[in-house]
Amino acid sequence: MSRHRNVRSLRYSDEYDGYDDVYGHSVEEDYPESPSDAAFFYDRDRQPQLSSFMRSEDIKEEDDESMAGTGETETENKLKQCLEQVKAIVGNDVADDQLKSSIVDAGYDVQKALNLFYSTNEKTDEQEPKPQRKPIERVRARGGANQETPVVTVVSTPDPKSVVKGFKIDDESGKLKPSDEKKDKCPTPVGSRTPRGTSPSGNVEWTPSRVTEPRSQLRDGAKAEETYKTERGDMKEQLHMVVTGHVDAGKSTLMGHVLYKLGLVNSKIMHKYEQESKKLGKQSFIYAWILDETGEERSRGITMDVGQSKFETKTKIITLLDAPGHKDFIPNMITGAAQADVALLVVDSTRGEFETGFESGGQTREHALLVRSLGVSQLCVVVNKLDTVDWSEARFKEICSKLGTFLKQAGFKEKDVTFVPCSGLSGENLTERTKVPEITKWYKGPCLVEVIDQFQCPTRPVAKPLRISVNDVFKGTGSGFCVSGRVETGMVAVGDKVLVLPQNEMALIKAITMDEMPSQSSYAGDYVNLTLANFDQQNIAIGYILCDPAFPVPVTSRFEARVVIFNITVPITRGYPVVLHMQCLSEQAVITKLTAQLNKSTGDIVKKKPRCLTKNSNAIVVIETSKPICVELYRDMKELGRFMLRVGGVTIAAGLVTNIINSNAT
Ligand SMILES: Nc1nc2c(ncn2[C@@H]2O[C@H](COP(=O)(O)OP(=O)(O)OP(=O)(O)O)[C@@H](O)[C@H]2O)c(=O)[nH]1
Repeated sequence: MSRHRNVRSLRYSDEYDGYDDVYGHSVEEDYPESPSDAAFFYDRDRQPQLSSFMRSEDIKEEDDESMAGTGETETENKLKQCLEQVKAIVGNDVADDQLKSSIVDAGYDVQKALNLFYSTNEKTDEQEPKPQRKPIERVRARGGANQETPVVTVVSTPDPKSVVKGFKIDDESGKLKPSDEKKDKCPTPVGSRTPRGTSPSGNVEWTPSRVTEPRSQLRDGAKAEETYKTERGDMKEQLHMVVTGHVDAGKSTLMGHVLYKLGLVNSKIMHKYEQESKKLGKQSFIYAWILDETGEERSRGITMDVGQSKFETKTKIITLLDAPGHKDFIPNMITGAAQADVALLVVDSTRGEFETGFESGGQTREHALLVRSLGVSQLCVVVNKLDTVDWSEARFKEICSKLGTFLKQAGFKEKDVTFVPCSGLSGENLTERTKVPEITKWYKGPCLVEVIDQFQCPTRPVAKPLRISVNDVFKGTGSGFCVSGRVETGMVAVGDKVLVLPQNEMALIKAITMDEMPSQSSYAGDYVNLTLANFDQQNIAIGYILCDPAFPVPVTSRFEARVVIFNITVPITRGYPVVLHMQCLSEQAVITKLTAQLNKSTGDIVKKKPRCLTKNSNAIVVIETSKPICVELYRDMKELGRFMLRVGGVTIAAGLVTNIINSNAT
């Protein structure tokens, strides 16, 4: 294959399946600002009282135990009874004496004693164990999360031949291949900091001699599929679902309430949250606290990091990723979306609020574009907070129509988008179909959990070579350090040696955990924590790829791509600085060449070497990143062949890698 592809003869319909012709159109013009009459604006203070949404039996306290016949005094009995009730809520970790004094001071009133206890114990949430969160002491190894301000740099393009030792660029395919002199060998670990010949303290011994025969080299795709079927064949399908939407759309409340209704949060915890949220004057956030676990998230009333949990539907196990809605935390949202197979887009139907999220700069549009650009094609739009508009059918239809048009233009197929009316706070239409007459008179469709159950599980590319995109690096609880990430393709097992690119060093997989449970292997589609051995933690960063040493991922700092430009205000010219997001990677980059402008429908070239690219156009461009990165051709491996470009916190384009350019080529 020649390095410079003839764009004229490209058959885009073959290469870009799933990409809508008009992907990325903006419909800003079609939907001017909504009526912003102040009277219609959503006001959090005007929300219904939480108590009206919570049935007394929902949050029940433990039954009294009879103390008759014990021979103790009445006061002692009272104290004992109260103590038991208080302990049932605060747990057994707190000393009895401390609780007893609160009970006595509160005049033996359990409720007051709890309030008193919580007010005198300013224990922050961070100090408490967090049941669902990922491991401790995270280390953001590379500032991927906040590289939103592009810096214009003169890009020096290192030669991948020298960057990746032990490999050479294949002139035919443009891909990295093990170099001839090491044909019979797997590349040995070459990084200067990689300890060699030393045995890690873990249970698997790794010696340089074993490196020459990596297990993964012996693994063939068909076998991987076979083991996958044997191991997972009887299990429910697993789906990762990201919950997105404008800030305060009610994402955490909605999903927290779903978890509660599914019986995954016990009533003691709910009682504790009720007390604590009341204390902070944030009682309406009680369900959101199930997913917003940190003290700062709770006191500010916003999600900052991706909250994780799990639940089961009739046919699926869902890993829930609750993304932050605030635009300051978009990089965290991208991290969540990069792991997702499917997405919920939550919109607030309150008058004025939907419009704020949907207009330019609102996160409804941004999130929809981001999830689509990251490869998510199935979406459920949750038309939330319908209680604030008296379950109005007209409002539901208005939102469906506006969003439907936009989503189609953003690249979602109509058949892959479902709209569900809900109220996350009241719990209507979440886990069972609503019986509220105001809704049933116009809506007879499925409830939210039913829609989630109907999502199609994407085919897992288990037979392809291993690729794991690293999205976090952190110290584990034992020896070694951990990385977390998604297995994009292939499979990995404990004892495998993997090549870490673009660092180009080998590492040993010492342990695998999934959902905090140890596992011997994991497959495409899994989100895993890996303990690495014989590798220096300094040499790995967010956005790096762990791959099969026999089939390394291409590394380059220059590639050609087909891009769709969104609703930009400043036209793109040569030398335009951007931030490139690819899975969890974010890297500064420059658009160095405008190769051709394309017809949006046919993909034909309408102009060669255009001087600039304006909004809603399609084009072939060359992009140079400031450092070498791992990329794949979209047609080979969609997972690592798509990216988005952002400037100043706004997504300006999405693209597909069409040619990986050898930096010496032009
Ligand atoms: N009336 C009403 N209020 C709701 C509903 N769902 C959520 N809220 C309120 O909306 C506010 C924001 O809810 P959250 O769940 O924190 O919203 P979020 O989308 O998770 O917020 P971020 O993650 O920070 O973007 C809270 O005060 C909730 O009580 C609903 O269905 N009806």
